[in-house]
Amino acid sequence: MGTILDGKTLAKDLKAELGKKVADSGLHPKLAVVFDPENDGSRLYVGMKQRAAAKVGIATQDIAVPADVTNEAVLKIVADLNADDSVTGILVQAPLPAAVNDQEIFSAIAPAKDVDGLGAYNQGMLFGDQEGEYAVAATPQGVMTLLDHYNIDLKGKKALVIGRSQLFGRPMSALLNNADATVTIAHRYTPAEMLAAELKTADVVVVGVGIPNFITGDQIKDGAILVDVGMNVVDGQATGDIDYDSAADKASFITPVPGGVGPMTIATLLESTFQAALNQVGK
Ligand SMILES: NC(=O)C1=CN([C@@H]2O[C@H](COP(=O)(O)OP(=O)(O)OC[C@H]3O[C@@H](n4cnc5c(N)ncnc54)[C@H](OP(=O)(O)O)[C@@H]3O)[C@@H](O)[C@H]2O)C=CC1
Ligand SMILES: Nc1nc(=O)c2c([nH]1)NC[C@@H]1CN(c3ccc(C(=O)N[C@@H](CCC(=O)O)C(=O)O)cc3)C=[N+]21
Repeated sequence: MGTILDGKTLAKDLKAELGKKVADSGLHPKLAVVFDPENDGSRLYVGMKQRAAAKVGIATQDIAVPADVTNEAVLKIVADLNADDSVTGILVQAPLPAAVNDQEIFSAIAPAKDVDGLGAYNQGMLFGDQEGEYAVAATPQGVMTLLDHYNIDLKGKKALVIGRSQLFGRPMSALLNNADATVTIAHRYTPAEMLAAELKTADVVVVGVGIPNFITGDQIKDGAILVDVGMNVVDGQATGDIDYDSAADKASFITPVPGGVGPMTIATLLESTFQAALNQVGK
């Protein structure tokens, strides 16, 4: 049985520390959250983010967009938030309604307020492994913080990222590359035999595709480090992309779902929101 990477406890500790820092700073960070209220996942996760923000002293402002919203209308919302000095951070919860090009919207956020790091500027800084203060996508950054907390050194390891979204796979692969792992990215068009061969040899597997129990214990190398980003609802229960029971026996470390990556995403978003507010006053 591998060691459980307990994101829930670490996230709780990080949020407690952050709450003190926010209080001591005298700043009043405010996060604007643009989301689709008809998307069940968005409603749930946005609600969790807002409650967590309130607990650490970060105010939030909800902007629920209607189902028939246009791309232009969302660009206008973002432009107004960019210009509003009381708003220190902007989060666009994906996915927005069908007519909206999420990536175009992410890139319209002023880089200094792009606390989820999904815009072209911040993603470019990450892919270039540039020096300086810039926000990195909360989920992959949260994964890195969790691995680091358990003293997992990625240098020289063979890492496999399954999924290549802007939100997760692409920034995850950049972070692992920047940490000197040798990174493979798999996606929908990766042939099953190729994926199987990669899984058999990977030291670290990070999966986020949105298919319950996509990865099973028999597919992985003995002692692999497994990180499950998947967030599926099966019979009303949060379920990951890894078949936990079969995989936990073979892994050296494994994240549970719930209680692994999800809470780290939220804690990281809040940390990035505070950091953005500090940067904006030159602290
Ligand atoms: N815990 C957390 O904090 C978070 C959890 N999530 C969860 O992670 C999962 C992925 O989210 P997200 O990245 O936003 O989703 P997307 O739908 O944007 O991306 C899914 C990715 O999985 C790939 N994929 C789909 N089917 C397969 C397959 N059979 N084999 C290999 N790759 C496949 C797709 O490939 P292609 O590019 O070729 O289409 C795509 O790159 C979801 O379950 C989501 O709920 C997401 C963000 C945060
Ligand atoms: N711009 C943007 N940034 C995101 O970070 C983003 C997004 N859009 N769109 C959707 C995904 C999904 N996401 C989750 C965050 C926390 C949990 C989480 O805390 N989950 C709990 C379980 C929740 C439950 O029980 O249902 C856990 O894993 O323990 C899940 C999913 C962020 N996302």
